[in-house]
Amino acid sequence: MNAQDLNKKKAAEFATKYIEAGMTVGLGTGSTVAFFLDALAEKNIEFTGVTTSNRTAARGAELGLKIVDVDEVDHIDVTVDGADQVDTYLNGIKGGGAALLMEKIVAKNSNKNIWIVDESKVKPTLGTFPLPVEVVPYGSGQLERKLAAKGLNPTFRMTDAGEKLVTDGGHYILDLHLNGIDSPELLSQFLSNEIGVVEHGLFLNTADTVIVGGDEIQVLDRQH
Ligand SMILES: O=C(CO)[C@H](O)[C@H](O)COP(=O)(O)O
Repeated sequence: MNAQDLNKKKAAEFATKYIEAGMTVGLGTGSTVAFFLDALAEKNIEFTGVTTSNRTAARGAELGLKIVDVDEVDHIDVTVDGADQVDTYLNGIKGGGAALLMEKIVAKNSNKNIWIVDESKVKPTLGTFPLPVEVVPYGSGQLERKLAAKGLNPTFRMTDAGEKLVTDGGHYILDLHLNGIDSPELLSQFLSNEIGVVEHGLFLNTADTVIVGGDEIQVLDRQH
């Protein structure tokens, strides 16, 4: 296992401390969450997992975990998810695994949000990781041209087979290749107001705690 994966695994295993029997737990998506699912299965406690993607639902089922959809629960105690980049205010970019829409829905319905990342993902400011924007297929070419004219350097996310990637929700992803984001709030507002944008990967004021895997585990808590 390479150093980055080892650090993801360390953060994921540490996060299981926050999960108690009987809880309803939002389960994010991605390789770090995959380590978390393994560690949770090993912990062998009863809990209800709320999925954020077909991938997480399938892996959870393989591990014998109880996995349900978000509308089947009346609350979510805590959600554990990965992130692609996290800044010093604990804002982040997510969606590298194309699950940002369901991840945001689950996060916004959770009492607490914990992110698990390796240390390479913590940056002073956001934006060197391409910002995913989930868009309705109809008119997405027009939207691409509009975002390009704004200097946001969009590219459609493609599959290995050279097709436009389709998310679990049936949408496309436009990745914005930015050179840093001066104001995440303004960009978030702009994108949310664009017709055809379903959701974007800026997760602002969402994470309560970020667990950073490195030589040592660092726990960063949001100052409310
Ligand atoms: O937002 C996500 C999926 O949409 C993931 O949490 C993010 O891409 C991190 O992935 P990984 O743990 O594989 O590095």
